[in-house]
Order: sequence, then C-alpha cells, then structure tokens
Amino acid sequence: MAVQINPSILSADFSRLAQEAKAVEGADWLHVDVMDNHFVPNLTLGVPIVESLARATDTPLDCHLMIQDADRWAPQYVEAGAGSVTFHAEAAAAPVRLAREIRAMGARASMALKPATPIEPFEDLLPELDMLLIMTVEPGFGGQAFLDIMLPKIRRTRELISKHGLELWLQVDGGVSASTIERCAEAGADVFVAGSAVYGASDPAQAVRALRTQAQAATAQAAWACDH
Ligand SMILES: O=C(CO)[C@H](O)[C@H](O)COP(=O)(O)O
Repeated sequence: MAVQINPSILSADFSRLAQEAKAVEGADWLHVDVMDNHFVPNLTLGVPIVESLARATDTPLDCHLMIQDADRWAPQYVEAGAGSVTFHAEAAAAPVRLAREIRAMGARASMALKPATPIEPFEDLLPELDMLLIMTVEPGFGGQAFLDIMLPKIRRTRELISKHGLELWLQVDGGVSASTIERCAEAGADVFVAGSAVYGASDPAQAVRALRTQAQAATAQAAWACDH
C-alpha cells in the first residue's frame, strides 16, 4: 500500500503561499487548513485563496474544513479546485448527503473526527467516504504535541476498513513528525499531514521524502498491511 505525505500549508509563510506550495512539489497533496474562528479558535483562509493556490501549484489540494455549516460551504471548495474536501463530522448536519454531493462534483469526499469523537457511530457511513481523517491534536493550530491516546482510534478505524473491505484512505493530522509517524503507520494510517515537520525544516521537499521513507518502512512491518 502506498503511503502519502501531505504538507500542511498552515505552517508556511502566508505572505508567500505560491512559493511555499512550490517548495513541496513532489508531495502527494497539499493540505489546506480552512478555519472560520467559530468551529476552531483560529482564522486562516477561504475560497478565493484556495482558487489562487489551485492555479499556483500542480500538487492537488486536500482542503480540511474546520468550519461550521460544512454542508453549505464544502461544495464551494470543490468549485474552487480542491481535489479532496474534508468536512468535520461535528460540523455537518447531513454527512451522507454532503459526501455524495462532493463525490458527484468530482472530488474525493472525506470526513474528520476531533479527538473526543469516536469512530464507532460512523461505521455504517464509511462506504460513503474516500478518506477518514483522525485528528491527533485538537484542531486549530499547528505545532502542537501529538496525542498518543489517538493510536487506539487509528487501530480501530483500520480494523473497520479491513472488516468492510473498503478502499478508504486513513489520514492523521496533528503533531506528525519523524518522532511520531512510525507509530501512526503501525497503527494503520496511510495518509500523513505534516505542518511544522515540513515547513520548519531547512529543506521542506527533503523533509517530505524523509517522512515518506519512514512511513513506508513502518507500514511494511505493520500487521495490518501484511494482511493485504
Ligand atoms: O489541522 C491542523 C491544525 O488544526 C494542521 O494541519 C496540523 O496541526 C498540522 O500542523 P503540525 O504538523 O505542525 O501539527
């Protein structure tokens, strides 16, 4: 199974977004954190900047919406050029309808869970999704410490994906670095968002390659991947 490394633009220099996007070309996706200062206590960027970023880079955009009223806004991010749109389970009134709408518009549909939100109530919804995002920090800010207590949730989610024979990608976001990525991969994650570990490095593109090598090695040893 191929692992994917998605640098988070949240940790980039916002005055140079086009250059910062180009600095990580070679990454699988560019992770774009949209925050509205209501769902999370931080404010970042919206539809016009996503449109500009989509024009500025060949790397597909993985938009993570940390916003209220996701049902209303998520389709606009597909129109803006996002290849994948993640809404939060806690912010969507009709997640199945929304996932179907995103897919019908031609993008990948993804749902995120905050640390305190369990996966079990969403088991039946997983076939409607292309990706499930497990937050490994409280959403809102980059540079936070990885929450080890999320590892059992990653394992349970991977078990559910296997049980149902799904092609669902399992993304982790928050505190993912050289020190934590192997634990995430062993637990079952295959898509890794990294902000400060990439943009805090002297060579962001090299940081992406190094994280991918680590994740690939850990996945090759992982029991969940060996079963496939
Ligand atoms: O969603 C996010 C915060 O809500 C960011 O994507 C995440 O925190 C990435 O930053 P870092 O890798 O530095 O933790």
